[in-house]
Amino acid sequence: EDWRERGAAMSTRQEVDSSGQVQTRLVKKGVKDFNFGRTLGEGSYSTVLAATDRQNLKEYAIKVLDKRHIIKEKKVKYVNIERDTLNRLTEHPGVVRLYYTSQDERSLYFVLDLASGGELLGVLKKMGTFDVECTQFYGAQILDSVAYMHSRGVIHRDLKPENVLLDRSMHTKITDFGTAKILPDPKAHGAGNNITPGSPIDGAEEDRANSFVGTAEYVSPELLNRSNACKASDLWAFGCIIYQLLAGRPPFKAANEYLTFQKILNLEYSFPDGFPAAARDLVERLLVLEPANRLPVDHIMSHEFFDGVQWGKELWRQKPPRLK
Ligand SMILES: Nc1ncnc2c1ncn2[C@@H]1O[C@H](COP(=O)(O)OP(=O)(O)OP(=O)(O)O)[C@@H](O)[C@H]1O
Ligand SMILES: O=C(O)[C@@H]1CCC(=O)N(CCc2ccc(Cl)cc2)[C@H]1c1ccccc1Cl
Repeated sequence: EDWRERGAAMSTRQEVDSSGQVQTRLVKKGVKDFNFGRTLGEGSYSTVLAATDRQNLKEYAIKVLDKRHIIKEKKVKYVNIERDTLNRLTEHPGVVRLYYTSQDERSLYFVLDLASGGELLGVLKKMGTFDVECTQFYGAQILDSVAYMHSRGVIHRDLKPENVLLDRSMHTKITDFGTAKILPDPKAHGAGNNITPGSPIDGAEEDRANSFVGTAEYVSPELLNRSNACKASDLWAFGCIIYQLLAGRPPFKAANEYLTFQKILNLEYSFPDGFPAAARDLVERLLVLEPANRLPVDHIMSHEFFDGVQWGKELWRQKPPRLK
């Protein structure tokens, strides 16, 4: 894509050079090229603001991080992981796109897609539960996005309704990649490498990268058993999300994290009366303790619960079902 495509990231500036010639120079935009609007939300290390590009009037979400705070809290690694994962996931409508990064002496800026519809969690809380049609649609969009991430060697590791944002047309945009894991690129090490997929180069990195555990209600058994996250860990979380959309609560929830972990490890959950049969069958094939025995993405897509869903581009063009 030429720089016009990256219009969001570049702008031109007329400058007179030493011979008096007017030169058009491509300059990377700074945050001063934006009008900042309302605060969209706050994270532990970040504030997200709505912003309008003064030149093309496009709206963005700009995530602002305070450098001192990041350094003090030892989160520099997460900032770099978020940048690296977002830079790898630029070709899918279901993932928040990073247009570019910027910084000044105090702050770091991520210029992102604006998801003005808020979090899926908020919508679910307002509705109580989703009907089958809405669960099918939103489940399909989340699965399509997870399939894309995995195809790019990224494991999200913290999938949950809070991290599924909605854009102005109520289509999903997955966010929060600071705790994601990038699988080493098998091709990068040449043929016959002795690196099995999913195992990073050195043990130290392995331990650090794996010390992260997601959010209690969605964390997979293998992460609790001190083994590595794998793509199937995201599918466990996906199973929890499908259950939660239809039941109005996650399958594993107890008075505290320890008791929640116990329920997960003992696969202690049950379906409310009236839980749709096809959805129950799907959830039962995802909430499986052994990651290798969970339904893989392509089998989920062809599962009876998603009968009638048009995968691919059509899924992202159609009007979402009205949330009733
Ligand atoms: N691209 C976006 N568009 C609209 N709102 C967003 C966007 N990204 C984040 N937000 C909102 O801003 C808030 C802060 O998000 P951010 O990712 O900075 O922190 P967080 O991940 O929610 O918190 P923590 O860092 O503690 O996990 C969230 O409530 C989120 O809903
Ligand atoms: O990767 C990038 O896009 C640049 C590359 C150049 C650069 O210096 N940075 C900032 C690196 C950084 C990370 C954390 C802190 Cl606390 C300070 C600086 C990176 C950066 C800039 C803005 C926002 C995020 C990042 Cl990682």
